[in-house]
Amino acid sequence: MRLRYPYTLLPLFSSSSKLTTMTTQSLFHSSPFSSLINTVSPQRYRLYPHRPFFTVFSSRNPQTPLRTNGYHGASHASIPRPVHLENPEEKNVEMQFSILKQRLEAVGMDSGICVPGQYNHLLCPECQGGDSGEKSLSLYIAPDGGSAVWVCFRAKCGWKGSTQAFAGSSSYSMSQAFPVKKKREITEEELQLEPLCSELLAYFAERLISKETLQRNAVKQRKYGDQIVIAFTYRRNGALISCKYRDINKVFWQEANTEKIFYGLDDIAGQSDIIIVEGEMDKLAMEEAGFFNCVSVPDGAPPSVSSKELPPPDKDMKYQYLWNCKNELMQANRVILATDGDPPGQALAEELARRIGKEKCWRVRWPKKGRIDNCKDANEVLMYLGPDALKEVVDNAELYPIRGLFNFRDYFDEIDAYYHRTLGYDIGITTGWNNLNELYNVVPGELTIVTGVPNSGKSEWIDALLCNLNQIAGWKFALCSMENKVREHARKLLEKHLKKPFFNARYGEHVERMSVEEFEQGKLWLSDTFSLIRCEDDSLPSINWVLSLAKAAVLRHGVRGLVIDPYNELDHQRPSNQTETEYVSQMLTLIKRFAQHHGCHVWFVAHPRQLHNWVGGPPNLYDISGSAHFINKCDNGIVIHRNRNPEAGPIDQVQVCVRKVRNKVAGTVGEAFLLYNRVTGEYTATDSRSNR
Ligand SMILES: Nc1ncnc2c1ncn2[C@@H]1O[C@H](COP(=O)(O)OP(=O)(O)OP(=O)(O)O)[C@@H](O)[C@H]1O
Repeated sequence: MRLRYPYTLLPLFSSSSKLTTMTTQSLFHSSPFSSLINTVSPQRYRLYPHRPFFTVFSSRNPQTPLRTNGYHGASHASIPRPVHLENPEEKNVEMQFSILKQRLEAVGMDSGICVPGQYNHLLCPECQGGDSGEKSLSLYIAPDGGSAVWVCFRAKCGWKGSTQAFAGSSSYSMSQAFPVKKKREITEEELQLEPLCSELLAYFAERLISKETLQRNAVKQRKYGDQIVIAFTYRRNGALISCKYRDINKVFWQEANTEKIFYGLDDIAGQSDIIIVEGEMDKLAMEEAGFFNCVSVPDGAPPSVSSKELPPPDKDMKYQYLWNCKNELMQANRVILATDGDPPGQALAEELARRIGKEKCWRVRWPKKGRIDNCKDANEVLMYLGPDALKEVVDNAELYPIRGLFNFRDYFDEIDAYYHRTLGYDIGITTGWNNLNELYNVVPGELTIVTGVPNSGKSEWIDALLCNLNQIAGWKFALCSMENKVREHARKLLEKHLKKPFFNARYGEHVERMSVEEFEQGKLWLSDTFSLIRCEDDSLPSINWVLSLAKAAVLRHGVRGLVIDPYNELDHQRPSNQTETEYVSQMLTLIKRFAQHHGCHVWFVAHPRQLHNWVGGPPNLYDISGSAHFINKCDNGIVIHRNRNPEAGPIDQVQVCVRKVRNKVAGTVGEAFLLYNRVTGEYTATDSRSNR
């Protein structure tokens, strides 16, 4: 996409017409040190620009012109003197630097690389720069080395202090120069704010910020020596509360010891919609798009969302600017978070939303500015796409997501795929038996409970079903079949797969057994299709253990089905204060969560309790030993039953009673009859099926 509003950065910010090359260190962290700056004559200030602290005394710089602060009376016998300096004034200055250095070292500051007469950024010895390790401590050393002041600009730290070289042994006083709690009152005159010069107006114009917007927001400038910086004035009810400066390197500095409030606070009073942005430029950009009801946070974004609980408002130092305009925020119906699109910007949105209440928060989506990159913030949208596009961004703000609260829109991709049937087996896989397909289909991620009286053929039927699903859809399975010996289970599965008996034995009824070649090929199929979950010692597996291994099988081998056979062979250590009903409910919740999360169908075999007066009919799902939750919680409930009375019908006939189907797309309640082949363990459909 072409830049609709091409712009270039001019080398501005210099009161002289010459291009100013400022380092971030050299910049104007102003007011905490204003008293110190005032003590330094402009001439002195010019004498020592950009010179590293103390290295000015190296023997390689013997002619460096130095000045004292005029103080000569302190004893400094223990301080080593450089041999090359003859001028007594210079010796005194050297002494001051040396003593000051020691005093700074005593409070943990290594000032060796610092430049006198400038603001130096160091790691704060108190907070070590917080999580991000930023160099948040600003240290100003007077050009003559007579004194130093410092302040840590991390809101959570705020460590401040000052020291003098020759003010006695305990001349520095921590946190006295700038009490943390008491906020300064400031005036424009005191800060020497001036109207914006034409170069700065041009700078803003290139960013599509008009003169009117700048005037409305009382954006000013301030001079620091030959540097000019932008001064964003922070006001409440029109009164100046604080001032934030920005230099050519985009380094920001807030007037020290002033209250932190939203930039543009007066603009949101009584507004029902409030927009919050991450920087002053974005606030000004929003105005260009017609949104005056916008404020900017005063001090940028955190590196990440805090994992801690929200502190009480009076301890929530970093977000005092939110708490001190609680009324304005509470009155608003909607708070639109338009923070930067980068991770810190999103972390800021989350921190703001946590405090404001997510239910009334909205968020914007920054549009693309090119083929790949998105705009980062409001000012970029204004510059690249124009005010209408920025207005559209705000107008199309969407509800801020609340964990656990969704809209169908959030699932449209999935719903579309379901409708167009591109998910794969989304309405279930057929079982392989025509008459049963009408009643039961296997849906990924569902739970089927299978029950039946002992020896009814539950395990056999499930094995046959797995063989069919493998043949139809290539599914693989994890088997946790505690009652089966591995070799027996292999035999049963191979017989079904190869449709031949494993042995030449009585049950084979003269059907030729599988050949060695078939057997070898069958073994490959077995190992390719099934994962076995087994306790190798005599202990019983717990459900958590089974599910953790099943998860590994899903991820490692792509299994789509899990068989747990049977329930009573699991280790059921339930707490003494838990009923079996509660226990079963919890266990089934775990199984269902696993099934849904991994799109893995689970067949769970459970026996009915001992049936008194049983007359040979199929049991009921409510007869399952343990809990009615088996039927309540499952997606599908199947009872396997077989006739054992030759007079009542064929004894190889199996009745598959589908007693519960939650998802009507996948089937319905009814019964289907299959014929069991004793030789191969295969099942074939009969014509019989009845719906209930
Ligand atoms: N319809 C049937 N006709 C004859 N024999 C069958 C039939 N169905 C299963 N069998 C046989 O019954 C035996 C038990 O089968 P299976 O292990 O599948 O039953 P089950 O219901 O899982 O038993 P349990 O409740 O003891 O776990 C097997 O030897 C199997 O061959």
